[in-house]
Amino acid sequence: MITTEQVLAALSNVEEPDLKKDLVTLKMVEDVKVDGKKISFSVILTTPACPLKDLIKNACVNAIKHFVDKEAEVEINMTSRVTTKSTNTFSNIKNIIAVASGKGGVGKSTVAVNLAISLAKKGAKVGLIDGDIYGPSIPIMFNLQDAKPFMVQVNGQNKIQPIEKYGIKLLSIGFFTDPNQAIPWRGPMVSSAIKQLFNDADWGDLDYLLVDTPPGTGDVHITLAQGFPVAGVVIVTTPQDVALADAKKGAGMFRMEGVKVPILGVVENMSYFTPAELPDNKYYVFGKGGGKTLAEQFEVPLLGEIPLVMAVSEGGDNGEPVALQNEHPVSLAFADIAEKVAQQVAIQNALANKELVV
Ligand SMILES: Nc1ncnc2c1ncn2[C@@H]1O[C@H](COP(=O)(O)OP(=O)(O)OP(=O)(O)O)[C@@H](O)[C@H]1O
Repeated sequence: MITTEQVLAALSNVEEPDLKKDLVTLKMVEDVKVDGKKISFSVILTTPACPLKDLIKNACVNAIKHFVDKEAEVEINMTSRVTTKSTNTFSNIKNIIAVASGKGGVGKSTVAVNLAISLAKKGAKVGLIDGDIYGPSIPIMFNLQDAKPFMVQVNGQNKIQPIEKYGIKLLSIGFFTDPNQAIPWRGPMVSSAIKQLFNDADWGDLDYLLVDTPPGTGDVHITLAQGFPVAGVVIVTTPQDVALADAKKGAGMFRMEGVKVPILGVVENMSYFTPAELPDNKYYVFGKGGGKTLAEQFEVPLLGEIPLVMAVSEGGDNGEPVALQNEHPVSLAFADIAEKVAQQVAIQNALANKELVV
């Protein structure tokens, strides 16, 4: 007769490839049930966007067949519990992810929005803060130009209720300002506006809260890095030399003493141009390979390369970002980037919690 102990012993041979320990030691196996030759259990991954999901599932089946019974009928419920750092001071927001660039106009907001949608499509609970106080573009990208968040009472306190669209909870400075009026932002004002978006909003439980930051390095970045437990930053650049030079400065700031935010990786945007009528042609209008070089210099992953295509700008302009189109190649590229970001967050959390030693 097969026992649950045998099942667990078999699964202790399956390694989580990123965390380099076996699933049983990592407490990733739950609800083991045995009924004759029928074996069922749950595997609790570190994120619903785990790119290793199928690999781990197959390894579990193989381990059971090899170590327990080759005729066993194995049913695995692949589920997830998103990890956080043990030092995280928020009880409801597990991971804050900043999206930053050195230079303006490289597609940072485009990446932040499509990344948020891709993570939500994988089943994660996602929020998005438009912290680009000098040019909030998220209201347009979600077709929410006229949205005005309500106030709600939470435990006797007034809180701002984020607007929900495409499964994402959103707040933008743009919801509270007149788009026709430029605001002369001073340092302390910036800092308190950003803090309010985090602390005075009813975010509920979130796995990932993405923050679209202004270009460059300034008050928003410092407020975030020093005031909040940021899980990591995604650096967006184009392959152009000027963008790369600025991205390098921007990324360098996150490595500085007193800031120390992990860099999750680099997204190269506008990598090449592909005309709709010639889908197999690639024109490297801004140069080639710059994102990869930047990633190598910082010893972080290149998370992906997004081409310059009209569907991206059109999607942004008409409030239906390209990531909503399931089969579009750029949507698939964003889905892949989302998995890599979630994977890097899980690795950084494991490192911080000393569950992973490198
Ligand atoms: N891969 C792409 N293909 C086509 N158009 C793109 C692509 N990425 C971004 N764009 C377009 O380029 C413009 C700038 O993008 P976006 O607003 O995302 O940049 P940003 O870096 O956030 O800018 P800002 O300096 O305002 O913060 C937008 O009109 C957007 O639609």
